Amino acid sequence: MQREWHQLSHPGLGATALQTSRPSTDSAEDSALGLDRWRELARVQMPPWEDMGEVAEVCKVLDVVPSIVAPYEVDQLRHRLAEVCEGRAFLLQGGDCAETFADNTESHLLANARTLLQMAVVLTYGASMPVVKVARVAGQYTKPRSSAKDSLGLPAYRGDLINSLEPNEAARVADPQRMIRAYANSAAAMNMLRAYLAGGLADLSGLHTWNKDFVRTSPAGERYEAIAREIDRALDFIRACGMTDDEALRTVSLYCSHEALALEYDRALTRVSDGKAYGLSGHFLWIGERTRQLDHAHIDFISRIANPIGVKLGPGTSPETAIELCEKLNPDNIPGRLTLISRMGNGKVRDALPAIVEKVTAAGAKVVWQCDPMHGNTHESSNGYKTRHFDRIVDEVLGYFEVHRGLGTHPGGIHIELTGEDVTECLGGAQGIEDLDLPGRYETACDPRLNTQQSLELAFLVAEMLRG
Ligand SMILES: O=C[C@H](O)[C@H](O)COP(=O)(O)O
Ligand SMILES: C=C(OP(=O)(O)O)C(=O)O
Repeated sequence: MQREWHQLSHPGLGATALQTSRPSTDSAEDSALGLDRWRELARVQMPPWEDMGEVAEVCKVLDVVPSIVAPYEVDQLRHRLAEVCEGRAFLLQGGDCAETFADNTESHLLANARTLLQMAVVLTYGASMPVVKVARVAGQYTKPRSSAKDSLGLPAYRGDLINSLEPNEAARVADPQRMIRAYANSAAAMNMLRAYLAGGLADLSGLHTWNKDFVRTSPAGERYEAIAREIDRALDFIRACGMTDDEALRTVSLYCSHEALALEYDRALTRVSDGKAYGLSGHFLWIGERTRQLDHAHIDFISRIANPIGVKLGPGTSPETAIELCEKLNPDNIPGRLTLISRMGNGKVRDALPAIVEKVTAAGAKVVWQCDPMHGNTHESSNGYKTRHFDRIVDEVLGYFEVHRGLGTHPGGIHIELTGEDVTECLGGAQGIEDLDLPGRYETACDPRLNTQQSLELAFLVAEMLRG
């Protein structure tokens, strides 16, 4: 039976009210909003904290610190995602698989941001469509794992917010104090990104400077340079016509996102503003494939915050489950609130996705459809590296476009793991990375990321698909 959805109108971006009231942490209000209900529910992938008293002490600190993001920004992103939901924009989300404290450096953050912005330029220019840019940054410090032990028999690394990658027993103990370090690193990352973006990091007249030397002479780099030259000419033209809106050309909004896995952290950074709960550890929070059980803690927590949220859907997701997730996570059917992120694997996307899209569409549920072509396409190389092949990644995106085009729905975005460094973690691409090249620069703390050239190549292909 088709559920009746309550349609809420949403104001355009221009009408977004700037919330200036101070977000509060009031326990009566929190309890009315059910913000701690998750604590009574079953929960998988829980950090193996040994001392819950220490966790509580750390959370008391996080309860009152300044938040990483502000409620009005969260609302603004939701309105932007409403545009994606309605087919008028595209969502580009990407960044490290796992951020680390050691790599939370100015150069790494800028390299990742530039790569994402380069991809956005290629997509915006190639498909003539606004691109909403969301980085996996300033909080992507937790990882769900398939196994509690790693290949050495040590407790699995679960992200820098929980334990350390160092391969010894002591380093792998879950340490609640790491939540404070994750908070501090996230705040520093956002502070730096905001400052650079406000200072013209994304200024369209500096497009050539975004191309790193190791990319400039690659096929993708050369294609990018050609687009940059065309944009230069277009800018000269609009300036000559006196139509320049300098602010619009100089600045972009880059939002931050992470998987809401360590609920203690995300809960502690939740604040109430104008009667609504906001998860202010990031603009966009998502629930992973392993933690999206309907009656469990993660889904309950995320259902209660007003942020735009996402949920990953693997190939075993039934259309009924997708509907139940829509009902639970977006009962008011607000466009932009919920992103369904399919991560099926290239061999399954064409079979598994259509029934889900059909059922969700028939129910009238407003969602953003996004494709994560990374997580269903992981394999072990002949020399023992966890890797992904560029061709399979492209093929999953292609399959996702085919499914949506066939059903008349909007292929609204992609979600990828990337880095602005010249790493050798994923196979293929124009560089033709092979198994034996992987050890050259295999630096990820968890899953393999596309390097800058591969990311740009993907952006060109996706722009063609979007145009198509
Ligand atoms: O990034 C996602 C997961 O954390 C990751 O794929 C799990 O990896 P594992 O199977 O090596 O635990
Ligand atoms: C763990 C992740 O994905 P998934 O839940 O799809 O495996 C991730 O995106 O980091």
